[in-house]
Amino acid sequence: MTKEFFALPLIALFFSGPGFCQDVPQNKYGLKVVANIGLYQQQVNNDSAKALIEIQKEIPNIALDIRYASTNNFMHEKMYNLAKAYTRLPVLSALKNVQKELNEKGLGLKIFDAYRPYTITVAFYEKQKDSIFVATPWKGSRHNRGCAIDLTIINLKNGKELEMPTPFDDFTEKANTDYPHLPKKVIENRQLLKDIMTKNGFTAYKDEWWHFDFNGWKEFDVTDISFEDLQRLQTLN
Ligand SMILES: C[C@@H](N)C(=O)N[C@H](C)C(=O)O
Ligand SMILES: [Zn+2]
Repeated sequence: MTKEFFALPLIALFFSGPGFCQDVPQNKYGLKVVANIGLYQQQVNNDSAKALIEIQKEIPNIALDIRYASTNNFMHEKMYNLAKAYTRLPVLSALKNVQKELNEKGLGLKIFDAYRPYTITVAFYEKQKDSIFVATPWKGSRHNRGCAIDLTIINLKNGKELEMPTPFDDFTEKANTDYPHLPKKVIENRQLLKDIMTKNGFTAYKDEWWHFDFNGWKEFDVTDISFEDLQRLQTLN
């Protein structure tokens, strides 16, 4: 076990005492980023909605294909060490409702990405340099706030994805939510995803059929805590 493993509980404890209130520091772009575990833990202690929760622990039948934990992504590089999906507590509740509704139809969700540490967004932008398909380092992504989800729908009988306009992270106009030149069934599938997500508190991102922002995202800071640290905190709590 590493020194960091032993240091983490102490750091978390030190910053999380009652009434302890630290400002969120700004980075070189003037963006407020929660980049230390103590500050994150303090925010969670003050408001449990801020907790980043592992989605599969709470929705066990949700499917995951965490592309950035593999090389099967637009970076062609493994960006995460753990194939996990974390999100904030109210986002998790909304997803539970979506999954319940889909399950009643013999369908379910498959997640490609959820909370994404800010450092990863910066790396994406350095490669892609495109503010439509990738968030900029000066704004950060709603994924960094634990409030965006990239996902699709699967058929529970065979685990297969419903046919959608493009594969995940196809950065072309075909990914637009209103791209019209598609078979009727594909348009219906895209509409089903959009309808069920919007009904449950999300807004569709018009350039990417798979991306949805939780409507309360402004309440949550851009965060840069690694999955490994979230996992360690989980074992402490
Ligand atoms: C990179 C892609 N999956 C994505 O999430 N894009 C949006 C715009 C983002 O980076 O927030
Ligand atoms: Zn996304």
